Amino acid sequence: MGWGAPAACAPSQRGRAMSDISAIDHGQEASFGDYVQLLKPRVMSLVVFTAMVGLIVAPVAVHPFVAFTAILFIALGGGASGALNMWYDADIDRVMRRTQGRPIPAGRVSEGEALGLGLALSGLSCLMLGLATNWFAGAFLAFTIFFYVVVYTIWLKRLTPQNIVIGGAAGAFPPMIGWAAATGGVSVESLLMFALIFTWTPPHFWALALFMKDDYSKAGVPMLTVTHGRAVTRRHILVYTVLLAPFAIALSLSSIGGPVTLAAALVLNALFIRGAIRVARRDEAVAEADGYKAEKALFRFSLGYLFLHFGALLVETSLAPLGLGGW
Ligand code: HEM
Ligand SMILES: CC(C)=CCC/C(C)=C/CC/C(C)=C/COP(=O)(O)OP(=O)(O)O
Repeated sequence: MGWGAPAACAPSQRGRAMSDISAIDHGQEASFGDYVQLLKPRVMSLVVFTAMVGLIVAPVAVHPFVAFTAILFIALGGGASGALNMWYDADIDRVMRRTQGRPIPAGRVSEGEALGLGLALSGLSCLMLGLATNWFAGAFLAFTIFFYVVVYTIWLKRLTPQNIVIGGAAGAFPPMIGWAAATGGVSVESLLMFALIFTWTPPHFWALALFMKDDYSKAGVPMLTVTHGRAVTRRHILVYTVLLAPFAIALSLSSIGGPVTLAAALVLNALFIRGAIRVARRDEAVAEADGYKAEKALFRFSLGYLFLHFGALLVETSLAPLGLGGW
């Protein structure tokens, strides 16, 4: 496994001055929707869902208003990190087809505006989460934003094909933040939720990268598909999907799991591994000819996998008052 991008794939450099590429140059009006888009609402919806589950399944009752406030500010913090990511990545977003329509590359929002919004919402969300729950949770949110923006986006994304493995930790922290908001600390259960998302992220992202390779190579981003090719990426997907299963099962056997979660873990992981084996075995020419059907299906399945897994934890907790659910 290599570390660092080969010379043929030099990482993108952010060489331009911020003012060169502002919305003013394009003279386009930004709508409210553009500012919402800066917060990456679709991706963040699942992030926020996992944080909400982390908060609800924690063994400490939280007043519904406090719980609502906590989720709101975790969502805002996640959105803020998305705006800061779009601010820094504007140069590569301009090159990739998938991201060209985003508010900054499309010229409707300036980089300065995205930076200002991201910083303001980051500060506000961490402060308010700290005030509404506890300072450990507030600081954890701040650390997660820092990890996504500085460690992943600014540092690793353009440096190494392991970018999303290490940087993916940022996306795995939210259930721990939810748990911390309720309990003020960390536990085996919250670490298992982290481990589940951490090992889920590589298959989630690399499945997408398999059918987006041209975008990343055009932008000079050293994603595994670009630096090591698709065959290697296919094998890496399978390795992480297999590694994911024990964490999913351990979580279902933990104090927040139960029969529903165990059944979900067995079915979902069997299906995920089956999909990953199919993708690992695929010949590139065959995949290209059929429009990367199996790879697209695996990416979609990854989203359902995480939603259903965390949904099962929620069901387990909801059944507890009825004397059902849990061990
Ligand atoms: C470093 C880690 C991750 C990377 C690199 C990554 C990458 C991506 C990319 C590139 C897309 C396509 C997005 C688009 O076109 O707007 C995507 C979609 C998505 N990701 Fe991730 N992801 C990561 C972690 C996560 C995590 C932790 C979650 C949730 C817990 C998540 C949830 C989603 C969702 C829900 C979508 C679909 C969005 C849609 O419907 O447009 N991702 N991911
Ligand atoms: C609460 C909190 C702060 C949560 C942060 C959660 C988090 C780190 C989510 C990461 C998900 C994500 C959009 C990755 C995209 O990678 P990319 O930025 O390389 O994708 P792109 O090419 O679509 O911009």
